Amino acid sequence: MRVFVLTGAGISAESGLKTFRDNDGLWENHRVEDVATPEAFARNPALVQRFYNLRRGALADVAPNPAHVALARLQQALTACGGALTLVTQNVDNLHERGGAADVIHMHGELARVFCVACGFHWDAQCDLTPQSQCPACQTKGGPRPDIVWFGEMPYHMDKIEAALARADLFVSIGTSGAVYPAAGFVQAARERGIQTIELNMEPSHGSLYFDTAHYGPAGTVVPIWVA
Ligand SMILES: CC(C)NC(=O)[C@H](Cc1c[nH]c2ccccc12)NC(=O)[C@H](CCCC/N=C(/NCCC(=O)O)S[C@H]1O[C@H](COP(=O)(O)OP(=O)(O)OC[C@H]2O[C@@H](n3cnc4c(N)ncnc43)[C@H](O)[C@@H]2O)[C@@H](O)[C@H]1O)NC(=O)OCc1ccccc1
Repeated sequence: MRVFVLTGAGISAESGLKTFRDNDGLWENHRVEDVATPEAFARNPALVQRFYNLRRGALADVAPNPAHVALARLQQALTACGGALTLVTQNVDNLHERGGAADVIHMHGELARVFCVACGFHWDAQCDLTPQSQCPACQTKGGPRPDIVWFGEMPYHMDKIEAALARADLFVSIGTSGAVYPAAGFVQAARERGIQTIELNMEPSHGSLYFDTAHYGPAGTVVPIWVA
C-alpha cells in the first residue's frame, strides 16, 4: 500500500502553533502580502525577518502531538511491510520530523533553513536574521533570507510530489483548508487517477467535495483513531 499524505497548519494547531486563517490566525495581524511575498522582503526586510524569527523561535516552545506521532508510526509500519507513506507538508515547522517521520517533503520550505539571495548557499539557521546579517559563504550583507516559499514563488520538490501522487493507492489530506495552490489541487489530481481520497480536518475544507470519505475533529484525536 502506497499512501500519499498532505498536511497543513491544522495538524500543528494542538501543539500550540497558530494556523493561518483561523481567527487570531497568523495572517490576522499580518497581511500575507506584507510578510510572505518576495516583494514584501524587498520593501521591508526587517519586518519579514522579524515575522520569521518569531515563528522560528516559537519552535523551541512546542512539541509534536499525537497526530504527528501516529503518522510516523504508520509510515514505519507501511515501510516494514513493503509499502510506503509519502509525507508532503505545507508546514514550515519541524514537528513531523520531531514526531519520528522520515523524508518529510516541505513543499513550502522550513523555518530551520536559510539561504543567500546573492550566492544561493543554504544552511541551518543558527540565530535571528536581520537586514545586516551576512552570508557565511559570500559575506553579502542582507544576503540571508528564510528558506520559505513565498506567494508567487514556485513550491519545492514538485517533481517528487507529482511522482509520488502518480504512484499512490490512497490520498489523505490532514489539517488543511485547501485554500492555497498548487497544494489545493492535489486532491483533484488524485481523484482523476481514481484513487481513494480521505479528508481528516476540523471542518470541511474548500476541496471537501473531492473527498470520498471525511472524518472531522481535532487531528490529535482523529488521526490516531484513523491510523489504528
Ligand atoms: C491565497 C491563494 C488563492 N493563492 C495561491 O494559491 C497562490 C497563487 C496561485 C497559484 N495558483 C493559483 C490558482 C488559483 C488561485 C491562486 C493561485 N499560490 C502561490 O503563490 C504558490 C505558493 C504558495 C505558497 C505560499 N507559502 C505558504 N507558506 C509558506 C509561508 C509561511 O508559512 O509563512 S502558504 C501557507 O498558507 C497555507 C495555509 O493553509 P493551511 O495550512 O491549510 O492553513 P489554514 O489556516 O488555511 O487552514 C487550517 C485548517 O486546519 C483546520 N484545523 C484547525 N485546527 C485543527 C485541528 N486541531 N485539527 C485538525 N484540523 C484543524 C482548519 O479547520 C482549517 O481547515 C499553507 O499552504 C501554508 O504553507 N506559488 C505559485 O503558485 O507559484 C507560481 C507557480 C506555481 C507552479 C509553477 C510555477 C509557478
